[in-house]
Amino acid sequence: MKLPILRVEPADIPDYALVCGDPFRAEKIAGKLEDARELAFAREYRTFVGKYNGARLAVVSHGVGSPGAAVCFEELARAGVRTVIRVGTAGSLTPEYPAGSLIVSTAAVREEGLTKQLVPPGFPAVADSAVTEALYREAVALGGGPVGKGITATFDAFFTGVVDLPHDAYAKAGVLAVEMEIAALYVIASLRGMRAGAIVALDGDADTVDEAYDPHRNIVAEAVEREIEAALRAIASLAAADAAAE
Ligand SMILES: O=P(O)(O)O[C@H]1O[C@H](CO)[C@@H](O)[C@H]1O
Ligand SMILES: O=c1cc[nH]c(=O)[nH]1
Repeated sequence: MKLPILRVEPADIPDYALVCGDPFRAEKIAGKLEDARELAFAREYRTFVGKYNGARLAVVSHGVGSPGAAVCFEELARAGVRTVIRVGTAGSLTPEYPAGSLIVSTAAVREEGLTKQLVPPGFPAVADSAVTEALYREAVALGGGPVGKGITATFDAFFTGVVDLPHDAYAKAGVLAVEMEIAALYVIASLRGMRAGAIVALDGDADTVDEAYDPHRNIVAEAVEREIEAALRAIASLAAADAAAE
């Protein structure tokens, strides 16, 4: 039976998956695969399968925000995905990593509401170390711009209301970037026995989104190209290591 929300047959989903917010980014990633096939486009969830350097993988869009993305992550776990990488965009919290930089997320601050309904407050949202190392190694090897590795924060609010978002406090604590889904991915991966990691392309200063958000600049598009390449190479190297260990 098809997964109720992604609308794909679980048997068609490989063990490895790349996920991203934007359905058009999913199509762009699928364009780099051999034998790429679109399985479904239901709501914001667009699913492709194909091969990259010998590894079979799914590419799935999860939309904007943790609750909707969580549906995607849960259904991928149910379909048997065991390694999942988010390829996203994020706002920078530090001048050390300006727009165009890549950040590999080692852990995520749970500033969203979704995971509060899944696990107690002290439960950590952490990446898998093998996935993180593979992503960082491949991103550094590609070159073309700064690559950082560290903690990111996941928020629900993108544009601000009348309450200040606590970006300054997290920046002082060393958090590198903010986005909207990684904490959900890491918590659900821990609960469902998946290895998860994430790489994000920085699209500007997180504090300027209300006036100056423009994720369509060339410098961002180039960083997104680099992170896609790094994530595909990371999946291929993890799959090769898994096959060698069998
Ligand atoms: O580029 P994606 O993967 O969508 O990620 C970021 O961009 C969206 C906000 O514009 C949020 O989903 C945020 O997490
Ligand atoms: O959540 C996000 C995503 C991209 N850029 C931001 O500033 N915030």
